[in-house]
Amino acid sequence: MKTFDELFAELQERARARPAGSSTVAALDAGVHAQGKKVLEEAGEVWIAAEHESDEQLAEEISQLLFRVQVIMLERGLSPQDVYRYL
Ligand SMILES: N=c1c2ncn([C@@H]3O[C@H](COP(=O)(O)OP(=O)(O)OP(=O)(O)O)[C@@H](O)[C@H]3O)c2ncn1[C@@H]1O[C@H](COP(=O)(O)O)[C@@H](O)[C@H]1O
Repeated sequence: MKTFDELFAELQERARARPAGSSTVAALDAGVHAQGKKVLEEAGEVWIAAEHESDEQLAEEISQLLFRVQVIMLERGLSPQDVYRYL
């Protein structure tokens, strides 16, 4: 279990250390354009899950969307605080 902030700190560390086999490193290397498409894909899967799938499946899709959003944040150098100021 981890919070949004804890996941972000973990992804920052992956970006710094670049361990082999990291999904974060692969996503960062794919670039903003590719991650933008993943955000749209995961958002669509959240929508479908919200209408047709179980709570557990919906929660998993939302977690994947949050991961992709965090990768975009990392690519652009945004911190969670940059986002929270608009909440
Ligand atoms: N929460 C996630 C997470 N959500 C989604 N994904 C990635 O997204 C993939 C699932 O997306 P898709 O359904 O689109 O599957 P896919 O099309 O097969 O994926 P791709 O081929 O496009 O990568 C997974 O296989 C992961 O690569 C994630 N990868 C990592 N995390 C967490 O991020 C942290 C760092 O992970 P690593 O960088 O892998 O160490 C850890 O806490 C992980 O649990």
